[in-house]
Amino acid sequence: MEKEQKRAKITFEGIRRALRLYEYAKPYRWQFAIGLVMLLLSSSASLAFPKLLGDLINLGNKGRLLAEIDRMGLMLAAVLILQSLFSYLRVRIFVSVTEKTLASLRQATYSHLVRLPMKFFAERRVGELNSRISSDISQLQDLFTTTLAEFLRQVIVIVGGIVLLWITSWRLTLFMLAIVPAICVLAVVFGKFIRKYSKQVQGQIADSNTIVEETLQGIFNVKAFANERFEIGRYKTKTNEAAKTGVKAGSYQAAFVSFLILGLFGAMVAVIWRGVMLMETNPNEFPIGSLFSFILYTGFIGGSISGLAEIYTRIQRALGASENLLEIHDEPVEDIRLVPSNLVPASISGEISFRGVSFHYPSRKDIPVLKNVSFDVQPGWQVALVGPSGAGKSTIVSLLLRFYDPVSGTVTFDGQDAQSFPLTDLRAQMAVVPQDVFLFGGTIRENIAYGDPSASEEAIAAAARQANAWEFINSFPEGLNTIVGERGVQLSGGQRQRIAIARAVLRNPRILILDEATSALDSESERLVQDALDKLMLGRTSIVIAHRLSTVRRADLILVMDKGSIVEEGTHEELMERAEGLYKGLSELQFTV
Ligand SMILES: Nc1ncnc2c1ncn2[C@@H]1O[C@H](COP(=O)(O)OP(=O)(O)OP(=O)(O)O)[C@@H](O)[C@H]1O
Repeated sequence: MEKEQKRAKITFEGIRRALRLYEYAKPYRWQFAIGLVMLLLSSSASLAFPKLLGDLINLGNKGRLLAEIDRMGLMLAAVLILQSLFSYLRVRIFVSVTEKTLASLRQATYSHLVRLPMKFFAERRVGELNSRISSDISQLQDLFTTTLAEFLRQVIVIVGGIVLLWITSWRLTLFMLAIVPAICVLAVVFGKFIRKYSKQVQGQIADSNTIVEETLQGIFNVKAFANERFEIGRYKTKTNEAAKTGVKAGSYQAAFVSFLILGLFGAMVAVIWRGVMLMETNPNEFPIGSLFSFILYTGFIGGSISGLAEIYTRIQRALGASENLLEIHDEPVEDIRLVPSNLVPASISGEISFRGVSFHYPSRKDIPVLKNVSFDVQPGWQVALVGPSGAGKSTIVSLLLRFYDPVSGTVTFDGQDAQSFPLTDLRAQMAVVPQDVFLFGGTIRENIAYGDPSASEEAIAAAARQANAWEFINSFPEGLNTIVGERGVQLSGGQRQRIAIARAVLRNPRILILDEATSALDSESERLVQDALDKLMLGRTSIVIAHRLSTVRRADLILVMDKGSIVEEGTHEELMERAEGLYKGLSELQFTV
């Protein structure tokens, strides 16, 4: 659904802040200045045109046209050629400045965006952020390539036109100024009123489109609940509403067209009438050709006054867009160094401690998620996190990855506070195999290489072998070059997991974080995945959010969590000895299922 563009009031403060984005245009400021000069020249040339046409008529009137036609023709041709040349240069220069400026603005915005902390992404919707990069920047593109140029051109035409008219006949100019701008302003106000209606129609159409989108996406549910009739009715109501508003908007539109014909052409007729009267009283000072160019200038000026309103709205939109962008640029980024991960030195052994860690998410400050959590992990241990849904297992992982920092207490690696490590170095020592493996739209090779983009072909193949993924990859005709995702093969859950494992193998982390898939794999793929995981966990510290007993049984430490606290800890055998223990209860439940 097309979202309405944000508009900002045009204030001095708003413009001053938006000028911060000018930073990106700075390298091209001279080029921009030349473009402005071209604009000035082409607009001035366009003003010469009505004057020359008027002169032509005056000459004809005096019977001297034939004698002068060559000179006049040459001048008209020269004006036209100059105007087209200046316009060509202006457009070329402005487009080149804009494209280069916007490319650096896009790059700066994206590079800022991906370095923002998780907290930022938890609070924003992906669609909204997407539009920051695409539509807000396009708004600015509009501003730089056309809006600014149009604005300046209109101002030049209005001011220059009035000056030229004043020189021709100040009396007729005063008469014209008394009526034409008023009609233009009325037309603009009327036009705005109509736009409001057409926006309402657009909104209603968008609503009806949402119904189509939702029902098509959820067609399974629509059919399963036999709700076709209900959906058809819903859609019918919405589209009928849109049609009703559309008809209303149409009748205003019709009135607007008549108003334009009556108002604008009426004003022209009035100026002609007044001009002819002046001409009668003073034919030498105000010949017919001058009246002709007067009318042309009046048309130019009227058009420019109406055009200014549209430009005002576009500037408002551009200011709104730049505010949105600046909001992102003002968010503090994480301490991320943009170095290749293979250049980050291995510096931790894999020893982890949580000391009295309490935490709540920034968006829900009143709900404690972890309460005074403490535990110690020796290098190379397998630690299983178990407990009911919402107990805080994933939150422990988020704190390990330093997506968030504890509200109180400390997380330490090798006895050092996690916050004392550079974030990039710390994360470079970890790898995550998540529950829902996210594969990028590229090839299998690219997806595995995400663990270490500098990895060699052999290293990628070796990682795929170790992850028990080599066999199924080779069964595809394209092998590692197979495109995954929408345009390529759809991989099964177990295959996706093994690609994620290969990615982690390539990364060769000190600390491995596994979120076991909850959805059951068939026993063969579960065996392959488990075997790959076992190999991967060897010799590293691993933290497993465990759903399967096989992993839990062999763990060196099981942390049983409930409502944000660790309620039990120990090995499988130790925990099974507690008659009333939560762990014992949970595992008995699993055995009987
Ligand atoms: N980004 C977030 N913002 C606010 N609250 C959150 C956020 N993520 C999780 N929570 C809340 O924190 C609590 C702990 O969630 P967490 O995801 O750590 O549980 P979990 O034990 O991993 O559960 P599950 O096994 O269902 O994945 C839950 O009450 C959840 O609603």
